[in-house]
Amino acid sequence: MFSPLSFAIEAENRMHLLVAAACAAIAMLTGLRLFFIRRNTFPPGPRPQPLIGNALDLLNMENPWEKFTEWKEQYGDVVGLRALGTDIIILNSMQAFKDLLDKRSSKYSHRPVFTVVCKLMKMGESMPLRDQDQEWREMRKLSHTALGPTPVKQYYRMQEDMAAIFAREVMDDPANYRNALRAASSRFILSITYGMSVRAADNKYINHAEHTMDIIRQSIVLGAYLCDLMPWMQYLPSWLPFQRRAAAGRKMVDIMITKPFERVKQDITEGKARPSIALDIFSGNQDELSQQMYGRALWTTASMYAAGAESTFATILTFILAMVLWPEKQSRAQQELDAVLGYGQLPAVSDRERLPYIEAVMKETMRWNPMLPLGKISLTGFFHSAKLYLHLGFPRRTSQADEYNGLHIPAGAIVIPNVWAIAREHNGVYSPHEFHPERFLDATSTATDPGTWAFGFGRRICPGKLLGENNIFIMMSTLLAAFEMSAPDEKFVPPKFIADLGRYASSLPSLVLY
Ligand code: HEM
Repeated sequence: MFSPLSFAIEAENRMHLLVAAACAAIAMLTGLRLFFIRRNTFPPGPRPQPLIGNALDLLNMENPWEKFTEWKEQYGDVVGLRALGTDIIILNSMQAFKDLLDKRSSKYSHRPVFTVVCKLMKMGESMPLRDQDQEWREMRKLSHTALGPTPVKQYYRMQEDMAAIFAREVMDDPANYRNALRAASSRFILSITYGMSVRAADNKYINHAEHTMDIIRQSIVLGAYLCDLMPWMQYLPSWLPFQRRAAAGRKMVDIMITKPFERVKQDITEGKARPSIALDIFSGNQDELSQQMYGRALWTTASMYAAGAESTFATILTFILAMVLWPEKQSRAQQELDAVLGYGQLPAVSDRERLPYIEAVMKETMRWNPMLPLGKISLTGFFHSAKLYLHLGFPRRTSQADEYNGLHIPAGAIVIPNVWAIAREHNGVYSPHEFHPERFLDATSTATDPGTWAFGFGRRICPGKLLGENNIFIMMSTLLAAFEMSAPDEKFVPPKFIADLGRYASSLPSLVLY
């Protein structure tokens, strides 16, 4: 029987249904539109394969930095890839670095997460691998206080002494200079961060730290552990082999970060602490070294060691190779030293301003083969060459989605500044493949100073830039003052990767007294 009330209820229900259906349709259409807009505005790049995306493109690369630079010609300054469920954005120009990593630093300053290293081994608490959170900001503050223009001056003398000790070690055992250089680079940083003696007495710390850093380097390859691709695996039982390996790594990391720091504390109590970054941190906070402050100071100093030692080692190896391959540049640098300081004189850090050619050699070394901290780690396992970081800027992860020049950059994307593309730009008459310090002295050259890109960008820029530059200056100029660097014989084949220099006897250049 017809009832006006039931008719009204039915009509209202229908109306609700219609409204709900319309809302669902609008939401779906909006979603689809967004999906297509995003798909169409995702940065251009090589065509992805169904399911695996660009994984094969990445896998088949001999030198990814060169391929990425070729893609710049094909696709532009911003290239997009998708692999194993991850969006990867490659930046290929200074403009893109500045626009995104400097000006929009707040969105581009997280780091990619490697579950095993960052979570299980705890390295995610270190400054270089930490996301930009409050704790990271506090660490940056501590490092700026310790490594600013005035505090770095107190390390000049220590840097000069260490360079002289290194030269002495090379003189005593020239065939073993690669190992001497590795130890010297670590000692530099250990002495500066923890005030340890510059003599070989502290080798036990160096050996432990080197071993720990090797484990981290091998593990910071996404795909090295299935757990990095499936982070829920971190909660699996501790007896599984990957958990046991991670636990062993974590123990080593604990020793690496706490032992030297504890020693500084003891030295302070006994009144024999030498100047160091750790001492500066302690001195400023003695009254309130809370648990949190203690952890922060511990990780700040350990981060400096982890980031600073490898970069010095790798840059000096590059320099030795360049000097061997371009002996005329070596002679010109030595002539400058002899003219300004006098033959047989070792340089001081404060001589930097008086040695413009050597300053240009430093810049050219960083341009010719850009080096980065943790020199041999790779972004992903599917880059089978584990040398990726030698040439690509330290990657970032976006914290939010962004639009850039009409392109959509998704949240959570890995962003790689490909500094190789800048390093190998043509600069007027100077070939980008050759070693010409002159490109930084010649007013007509268009070369971009590596000081503006080799140390990173925006909020994440290397806090050890000043100290690092002084380190490499004093090591290079001391080597030039004391040695002639040359190929062992005419069959010398330069190594493909700088890190391999001298690893095999056949690729070891000779260092003889100058
Ligand atoms: C030749 C020497 C060096 C080079 C070329 C270099 C280069 C770099 C680069 C490219 C980054 C990544 C920046 C970014 O993501 O934009 C970085 C980060 C870092 N560097 Fe250096 N560095 C050098 C020496 C040092 C030294 C001597 C120290 C410390 C004493 C140091 C401490 C750090 C730290 C702690 C970070 C991590 C910063 C963060 O993620 O917030 N570096 N460095």
